[in-house]
Amino acid sequence: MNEILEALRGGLVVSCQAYPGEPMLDPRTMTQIAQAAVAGGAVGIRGKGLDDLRAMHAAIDVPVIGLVKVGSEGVFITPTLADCLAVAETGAQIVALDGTRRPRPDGRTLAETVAELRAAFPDVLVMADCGSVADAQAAVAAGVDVLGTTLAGYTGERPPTEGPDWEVVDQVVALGALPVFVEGRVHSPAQAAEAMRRGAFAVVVGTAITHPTTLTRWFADAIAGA
Ligand SMILES: CC(=O)N[C@H](C=O)[C@@H](O)[C@H](O)[C@H](O)COP(=O)(O)O
Repeated sequence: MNEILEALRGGLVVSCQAYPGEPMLDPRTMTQIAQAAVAGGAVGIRGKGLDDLRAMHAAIDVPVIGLVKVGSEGVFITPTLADCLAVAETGAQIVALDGTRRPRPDGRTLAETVAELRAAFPDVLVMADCGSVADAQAAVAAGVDVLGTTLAGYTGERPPTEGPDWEVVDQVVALGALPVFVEGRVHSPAQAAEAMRRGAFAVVVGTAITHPTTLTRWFADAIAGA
């Protein structure tokens, strides 16, 4: 198997992302968070935005899964071929893109996007962020390298679950087609371990490790409701 994937097998990938208007939206800050995650045992980092990805690539030795977000509705994770090429240009070893069956804003199919990205960056791996098993099946046919459950609960196809969408996890793992990265609302070490037991190749955790505003709100709400 590809050496980048081997480095991620059975491990924890930490997603380090801040959003517009947030105090931590700064490449240096996100890179430091990523370095702290690696020190704690992360075998890979998932990052967003070209500036963050360039800074992470320069400072971090583990594989980086890169993406850009364009808006927050519809197809917004690395939506176009141009976005994919820009992410690959930063040195990210894996490009994460929208892996749903929805029409893409540049009119290309997922298969065309993957093929053109590969033609330009033969060594880059492609992670399809899927919202359902039907998305995952289509993404396999489109030639991606990795399936993510990232968008389960975010595309309207399925209701958002409280924690990970285990039904989608089980269905995508059962395809037996490609490595499955379980991502999306993994909020505890127990859930991360459960993902591995259910056949994940790797687990991606974001909010529960790297988004202090949400973590603080969890505690503040619990105290307010006590
Ligand atoms: C749906 C969407 O936009 N997901 C994004 C994808 O990169 C991020 O906002 C998430 O933080 C990431 O997927 C990790 O998930 P969680 O933060 O739930 O551990």
